Amino acid sequence: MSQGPVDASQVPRFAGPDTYARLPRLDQVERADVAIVGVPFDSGVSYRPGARFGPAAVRQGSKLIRPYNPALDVSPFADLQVADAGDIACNPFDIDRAIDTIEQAVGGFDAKLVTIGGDHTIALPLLRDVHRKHGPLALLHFDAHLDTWDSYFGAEYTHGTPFRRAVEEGILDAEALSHVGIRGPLYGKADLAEDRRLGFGIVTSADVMRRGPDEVADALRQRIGDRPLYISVDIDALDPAHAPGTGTPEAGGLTSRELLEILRGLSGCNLVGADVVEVAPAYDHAEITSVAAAHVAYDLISLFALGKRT
Ligand SMILES: N=C(N)NCCCC(=O)O
Ligand SMILES: [Zn+2]
Ligand SMILES: [Zn+2]
Repeated sequence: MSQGPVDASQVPRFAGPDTYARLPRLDQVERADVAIVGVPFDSGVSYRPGARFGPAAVRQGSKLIRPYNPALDVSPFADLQVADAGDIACNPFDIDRAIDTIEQAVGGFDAKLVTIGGDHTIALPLLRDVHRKHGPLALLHFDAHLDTWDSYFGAEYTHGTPFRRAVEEGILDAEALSHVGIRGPLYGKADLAEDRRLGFGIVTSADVMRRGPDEVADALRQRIGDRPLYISVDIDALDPAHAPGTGTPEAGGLTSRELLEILRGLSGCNLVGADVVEVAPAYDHAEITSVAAAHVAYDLISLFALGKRT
């Protein structure tokens, strides 16, 4: 019998091949320290859809990446075996099932993961998995948005609610939770009070401008200490000038230089997992957003190379 094409009712059409930074596929190496995994899921969005095409765009945007990172004096792909694990095929019509699928799929890796989204809904199953392996987590969350809202249209699992659910599930260490890049209109003042009650500290986009990335990174490191750290980067933390290709853009954001410099200031932290989400290439121009996201992922991989080896 001949082997035909992949069944589109089992594996979504937008889950595809091609690798991050032209690295080997996971099945081409014996073992990996760090795996890049795509999650082409965007059924949790409140505004523009399209982040399901994020993983493919970020891989495309990563093709120019070179092996030596001078900003951190590290060659991450030489110091660590990094490989591309492909995409997790999850159900675009059923958010609960997609969340289960993601949690199960990432549970099967013994490498540390840099996950490429996908909308921010996916952070919840990713955090659940890392929590199972490392216990309560420090969270560093780069975003224009709090993503600690309670529900949208009665739905609990959306891209605006993952960190509220994570706190409720006891996944996060309430002493070490930070948002960076926050700005823009809210539903009400209570959004901030509730976010504070959950334990989050906020570094606004304007704070980064006023204090500068080095001072911000120092303050974040103090808050994080040596706790196991998860970094979640919503690309809309960047200004729409630096990341137009995203679903819920807000004016007045970080520059890509500020974001990368803050990340670089975190070297030595006990990073245990990371994601880069909300790249929606249909709204992008000249790969501005996907190149920025690919570089964020590169500095995250570099932080793994410079952090504790386990
Ligand atoms: N982009 C993320 N993750 N969240 C945005 C939620 C904004 C809102 O619709 O209220
Ligand atoms: Zn956001
Ligand atoms: Zn977000």
